[in-house]
Amino acid sequence: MSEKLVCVADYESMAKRVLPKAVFDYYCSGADQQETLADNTAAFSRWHLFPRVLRDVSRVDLSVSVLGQRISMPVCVGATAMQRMAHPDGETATARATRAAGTGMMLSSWATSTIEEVRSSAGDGLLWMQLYIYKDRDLTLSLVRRAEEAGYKAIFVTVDTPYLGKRRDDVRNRFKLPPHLKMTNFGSAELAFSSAEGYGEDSGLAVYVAQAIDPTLCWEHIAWLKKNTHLPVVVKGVLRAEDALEALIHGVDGILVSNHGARQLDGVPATLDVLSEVYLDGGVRRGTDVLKALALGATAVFLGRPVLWGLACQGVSDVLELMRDELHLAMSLAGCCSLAEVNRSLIRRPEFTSRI
Ligand SMILES: Cc1cc2nc3c(=O)[nH]c(=O)nc-3n(C[C@H](O)[C@H](O)[C@H](O)COP(=O)(O)O)c2cc1C
Ligand SMILES: CCCCCCC(=O)C(=O)O
Repeated sequence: MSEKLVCVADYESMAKRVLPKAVFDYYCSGADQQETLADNTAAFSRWHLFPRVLRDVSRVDLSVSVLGQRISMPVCVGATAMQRMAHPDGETATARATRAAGTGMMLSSWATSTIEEVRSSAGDGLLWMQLYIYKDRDLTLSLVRRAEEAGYKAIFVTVDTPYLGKRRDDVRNRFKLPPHLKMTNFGSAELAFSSAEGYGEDSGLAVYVAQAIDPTLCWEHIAWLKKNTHLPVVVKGVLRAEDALEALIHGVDGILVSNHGARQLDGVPATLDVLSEVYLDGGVRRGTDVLKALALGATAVFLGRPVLWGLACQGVSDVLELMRDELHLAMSLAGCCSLAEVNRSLIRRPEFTSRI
């Protein structure tokens, strides 16, 4: 009998058993001492839910609008690079599962499937494009044009990666893409990180980023991007109110509060602890985590690693449905029939729980 996986942690344990060590380490790692990695998940346990009762929860509606598109639940698929290391179909399998779940998927610039392949697997499903701004601006704009032409509905520009955070396991493992894979959105073997020879004794990715990605990125580049696309632009990787304000001044269409899954600057706060509004990712593993993020003001959350664990275990759909079921149950037990009823009164820090 096959093993029954009942929570995201079970998928992670199985993924650890089935994936090659260097791949699991790359997916799992945070930066440096991994303090923020631990805090991203621990932050959710620092909040208590505070349910209402006797509210007729026989019908619970999880649907929500994200960037003008209606989706079936406030749980979306975040951008994670190089998914074919987890499963031969990689991002195309994730796209099929995301469409079946009626939610949205953000495709990494560093995918191992092309923008167009993922569109064709997603059918009419909702896709967004994650963008790194390369030193080569024409290359950067060509990704934007291809996403526009393939019907992607927004650009999420990642702003927390002028350099790659130091993931110690990747350095120890001298991480490189397996030779049969490449980052297929790029033409030259070098930019596709293909075979990844010549990256020395470091993490190959860190060397690649230092060569190709533009560390001079600043707000004027966001204005440049806005001018060069008709799609909504969301800034991914904001942690401070000043930067959220700056983003609004520069006319962005949304903010994704993110610390890159704790893979960049170690020692930053858990995303849940800095959430002001809009979207959040980082450490979301349970339906109650989603409910807490929404109660604190998020419109929707994105999953990073849980999708990779699902992919490794042939079960992205199962992970998305697990999250939906857990959120449905959490909302019902908390007395909420719709997301409109989820608000700040639903949640308290334990030190205040006794004061009703
Ligand atoms: C293996 C891996 C690869 C990632 N690749 C990208 C990427 O290509 N672009 C990006 O903006 N963020 C990337 N991220 C960050 C995620 O989009 C997201 O911010 C983070 O994973 C959310 O945290 P969680 O994994 O705890 O859910 C990656 C994260 C992981 C774990
Ligand atoms: C410019 C940084 C690129 C990192 C790409 C993959 C990623 O986001 C991650 O490994 O984390």
